[in-house]
Amino acid sequence: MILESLNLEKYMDEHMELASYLVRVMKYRPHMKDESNMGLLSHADKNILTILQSNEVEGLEVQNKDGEWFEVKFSANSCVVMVGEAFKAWTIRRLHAATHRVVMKGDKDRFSIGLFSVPKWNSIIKAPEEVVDEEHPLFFKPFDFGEVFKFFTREENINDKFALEKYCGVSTENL
Ligand SMILES: O=C(O)CCC(=O)C(=O)O
Ligand SMILES: [Fe+2]
Repeated sequence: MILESLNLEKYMDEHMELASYLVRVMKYRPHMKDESNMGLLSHADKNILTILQSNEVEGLEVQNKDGEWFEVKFSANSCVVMVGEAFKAWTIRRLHAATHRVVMKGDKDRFSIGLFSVPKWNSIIKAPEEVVDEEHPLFFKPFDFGEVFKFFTREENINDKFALEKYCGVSTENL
């Protein structure tokens, strides 16, 4: 659906070939007195796409471009879809990898399940020529996802919002 909306459906097979999948179930317990209520620190996913669902306990928050946080309302018959940094790079930032976090507020456990599509370890992420135009000039040099992942997990980069830009950004303008 996303590729269709970008007129890039011809890359579907390439995309399927590139992606591997990971399912993760997460449990967040209520925070104790004198303990931070941060269930998951703010981050943007590094993968292609993440599809999330949770039990009735809210907690996921997404940050907008002005830095404000919004609570995400899950409903039983819908999922939340997050764009990851690899997809952001592949679309030259036509898609935004939103910063998000989990904040625990009540006294109930929160459970969530995520399906993560992740580029295979040594796959090369390179924006297709169709996404390059005047408004979206080449912003990231092609990169090896495995190498970038190692770079992301270095201590000095782990909390750096612009780690990908630092690793393979053509320019640091308009971050
Ligand atoms: O539990 C959630 O709702 C979010 C999980 C998440 O952001 C992640 O695993 O990257
Ligand atoms: Fe996430």
